Amino acid sequence: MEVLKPVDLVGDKVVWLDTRYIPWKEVWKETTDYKEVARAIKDMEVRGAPAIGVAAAFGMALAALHYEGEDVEGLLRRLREAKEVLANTRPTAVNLFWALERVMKRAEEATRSGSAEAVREAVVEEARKIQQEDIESNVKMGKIGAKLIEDGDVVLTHCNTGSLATAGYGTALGVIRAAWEEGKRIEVIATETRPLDQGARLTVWELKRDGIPVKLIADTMVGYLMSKGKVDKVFLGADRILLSGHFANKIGTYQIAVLAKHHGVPFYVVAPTSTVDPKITLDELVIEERDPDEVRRCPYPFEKVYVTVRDVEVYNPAFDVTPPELVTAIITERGIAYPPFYVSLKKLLEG
Ligand SMILES: CSC[C@@H](O)[C@@H](O)C(=O)COP(=O)(O)O
Repeated sequence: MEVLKPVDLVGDKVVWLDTRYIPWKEVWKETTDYKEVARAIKDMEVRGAPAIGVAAAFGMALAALHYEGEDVEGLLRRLREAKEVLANTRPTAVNLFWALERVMKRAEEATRSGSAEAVREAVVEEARKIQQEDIESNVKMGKIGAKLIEDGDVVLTHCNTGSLATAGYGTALGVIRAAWEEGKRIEVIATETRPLDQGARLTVWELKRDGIPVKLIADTMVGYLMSKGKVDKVFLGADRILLSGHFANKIGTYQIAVLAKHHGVPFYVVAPTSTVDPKITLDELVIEERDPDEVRRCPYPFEKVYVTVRDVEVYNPAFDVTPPELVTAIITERGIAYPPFYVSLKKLLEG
């Protein structure tokens, strides 16, 4: 099974796959400038909660590696500037902020050595560690979650949670991949995920490459298929999970959860513990609003084609929030959390 690293640090450059072109072509880009990494996150060339965390960490590595000077204070100032620019890209997925905090903390600790070189090394090492941990937690979640999938299951997934959303194997797609590798004959139903079609473009592309049977549906078809008994389980990802069990994920998740509850379909969330945010409450959760033209037009690279009247007013929230009573369980690399989530998630975070 081929696993892509959608973003990587190669020498003194960040290299990434521009996912906006998938499935039409594989366009790889590179830069030595952390501001360009921030732009790539904002424009969703690199996307998916864990992947933008890794990209942000590598952005910090670029800021350190390309700081010309040997004064530790100057380097720290540059890192703080970079952190600000990288944080100001997308507000909802917590992994981004979690990764930036981690790298900054490590840089501050390394200043004790008094050498800029030691700070640079520490920043690069921490960023690589974040990537490596993400790859490892994908594999662990896959093994843990695959136990919940039975031979013959039809699994519905939403958005993209695979190699193009993480540092490697995938979160929900990692579970699906692991079940398939264990020999379970499963079938996946992928929602197209309007307006940017991450399901139709990215998830279908990844599953086809792996030879895992997949059927694509429009987002409007979920209720009908569930009412006909065509979906056995739902597995999808998360961008931020609160201790209450409320979680933000790609727009459309909430309606799938309501339908799953109504039809008695188990609904599983798969995310690393870095996606759990113990610090904020529901009122503080920021849902990203994106360019209205994303709804009026086709996704990139066909963005010149409008599907509606050009000046129609639109809503374009990129995420929605699903309440805990609709969630069967949350699968993390440290184990499975069952309701009540404020107890089970807390335990996993402490462990
Ligand atoms: C594995 S990340 C969580 C996903 O389910 C999904 O919401 C996501 O990838 C975020 O989408 P994005 O394409 O970055 O807007």
